[in-house]
Amino acid sequence: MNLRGTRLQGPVMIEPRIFRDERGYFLETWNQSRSGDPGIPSDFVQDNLSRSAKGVLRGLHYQHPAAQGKLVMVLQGEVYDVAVDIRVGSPTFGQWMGLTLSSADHRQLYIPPGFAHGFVVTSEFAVFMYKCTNFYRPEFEGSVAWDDPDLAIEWPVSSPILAAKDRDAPRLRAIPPDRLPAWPEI
Ligand SMILES: Cc1cn([C@H]2C[C@H](O)[C@@H](COP(=O)(O)OP(=O)(O)O[C@H]3O[C@@H](C)C(=O)[C@@H](O)[C@H]3O)O2)c(=O)[nH]c1=O
Repeated sequence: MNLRGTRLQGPVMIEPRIFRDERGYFLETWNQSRSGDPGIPSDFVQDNLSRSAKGVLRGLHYQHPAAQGKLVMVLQGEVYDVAVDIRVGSPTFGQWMGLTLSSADHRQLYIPPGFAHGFVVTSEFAVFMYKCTNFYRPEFEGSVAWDDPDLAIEWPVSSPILAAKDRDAPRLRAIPPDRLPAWPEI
């Protein structure tokens, strides 16, 4: 397994070791001893799974308070996955990083608490799975506009399929700072 930093401090890309043989392949999607690895916690409390059609964009989502760290992976298909630093006071506040995750390469991304997260499906459909370090708290949920011009995220899809809540999401600059996570307390 390889761990690689990304262009933002915090998110970590993980390349699991894949064992291939005549039957197919095997990999560990999570192992608690990884908590010894830099930047990866062990206290995951919830696993989520979603399936989405091509062109669906989910995000950009965050929770505050009760922020969630997320270990994300694709079980089938391919997505472009994005994390945005929304920690008020962070030197990289408002910056984003993105990478392709697919069932072909089995790469994973760990996104720490304090980042907004979203992905768009670039294959016919995608089955997406993620582990969370905090429970889902709908009352603390927030969305940032996927197409916020200040963020200028280079999505590979120009007219995605969105949920109503994501279509109506505010720009990051319109969200009062006290409704966002604070750096470095988070
Ligand atoms: C996220 C979540 C949703 N739900 C329910 C609420 C709702 O009725 C239904 C669908 O929820 P959503 O529309 O919020 O699902 P979705 O748009 O897939 O939300 C997810 O998007 C990605 C990008 C993330 O990073 C996640 O943290 C999460 O916010 O599932 C839960 O019961 N538990 C959960 O943890």
